[in-house]
Amino acid sequence: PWPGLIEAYRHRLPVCDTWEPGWAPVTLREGATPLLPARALSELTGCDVHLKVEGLNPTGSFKDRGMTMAVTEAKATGKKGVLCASTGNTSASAAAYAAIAGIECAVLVPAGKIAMGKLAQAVMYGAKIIEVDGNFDDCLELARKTTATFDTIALVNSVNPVRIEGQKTAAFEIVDALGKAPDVHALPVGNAGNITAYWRGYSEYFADGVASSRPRMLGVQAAGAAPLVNGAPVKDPETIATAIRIGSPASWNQAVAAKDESNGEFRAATDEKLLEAYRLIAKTEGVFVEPASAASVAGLLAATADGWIEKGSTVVCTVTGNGLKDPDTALSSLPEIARVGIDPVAVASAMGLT
Ligand SMILES: Cc1ncc(COP(=O)(O)O)c(/C=C/C(=O)C(=O)O)c1O
Repeated sequence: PWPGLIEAYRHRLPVCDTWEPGWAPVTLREGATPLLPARALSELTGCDVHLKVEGLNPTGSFKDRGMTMAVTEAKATGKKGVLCASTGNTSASAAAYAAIAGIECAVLVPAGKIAMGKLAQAVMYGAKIIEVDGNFDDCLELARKTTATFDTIALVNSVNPVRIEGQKTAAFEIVDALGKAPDVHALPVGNAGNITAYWRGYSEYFADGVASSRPRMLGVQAAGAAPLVNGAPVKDPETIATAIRIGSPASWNQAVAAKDESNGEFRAATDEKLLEAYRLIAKTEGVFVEPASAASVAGLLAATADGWIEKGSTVVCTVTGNGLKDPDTALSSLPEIARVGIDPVAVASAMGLT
C-alpha cells in the first residue's frame, strides 16, 4: 500500500538531520493522486492534456503534500502548536495533520472570505479559528510575527521551506507517470509556493537525469489578484476564487525564477473565464474542482488559442482543490430544478429523452 510521501520519497526529502531520534512521519497517506488523461480538453486544444487531480488528497487539496513535512518537523522538533495564515486549504490541511500529531493548531483566516467546506474542515479537525479583520496578506504578516515571538509555535505556511520540499513530490509523480516531463505545466498561482515547488521537483529530476527535459511553467492568476502578472503587489485583491485572493505572494522571487528559467509565463484569467473553465472541467472531464483550481485550465485554453502552447504539446494542468470545498459557488448558478409527479413520461421529458 502507498505509505505516504515521506516514506515514498524519503531519499529526496530533507528529513531527520535536526529531528529528534525516533521521529515518525505524520501522514494521512497523502500523494499518489491520479494523472488523468483529459480527453475533452485534448480534443478541444489539439494537445495531449492531463489533469493532476490534487483534490483527491486526504484533505482535498495539494496542501497535504507540504503539510505532512511541516507537521512532522514541528512534532519532531518539540513544537507545541502550529500556526498558519490561510485562504482556507492550508488551514484545513494544517488542522488535520496537527490533529493526528496531537499538537495544537490555530488558523488565521480573512474574515468572511473562506469557502464553507474549508471552514467546516478546520472546525471538525479541532483547530482554533481566528478571524482577522483584513485579507490573506494581513493574516500572513500576523502569523510571521506570532511565530517569531513564540518559538513553541511552528509557522506552517509555504514560507516554511519544508512545505515546498513536500509539494515538489507532485512533479516527481507526474514524470514517473508520464515517463517524461510535460512540454508545459499549468497551475494556479496565489502565494506562489506551489509553482516554486513544481519547478524544484522538475529541476531535481532533470539534474539527476530521470527526466531529459523540463516544462515551461504557466502560472495563472485571477485578473483581480494578479501581482505577478502586473509586476507589482495588488493592495486589495478581489476574485471569486477566494483561494488565490492574494495580493503579495510570499514566494515572489522564486516564482519569477521558475517562470524565467523555464521560459514560461504568468497569465491572468478573469473570474468569468475561471468560472467557464470551472464548469467545463466538471461537465466534460467529470472532475469537480474549486474555482481557483480551474485557473490552470483557463490558462491552457488561452495559451493554446493564442499559440503560446503549440498543437501536439503534452500539457499537465494541476487542479489544486476539490470542488466540494466551495458548494456556495457551485450552487450560485443553480440550474432550474424540474418538479414532477409520479410520472415516468415527465421524468424522461425532463431529460429530453422522450
Ligand atoms: C485550491 C488552491 N489552488 C491554488 C492555490 C495557490 O497555491 P500557491 O500559489 O502555492 O499559494 C491555493 C492556495 C491556497 C492558500 O494559499 C491557502 O490555503 O492559504 C489553493 O488553495
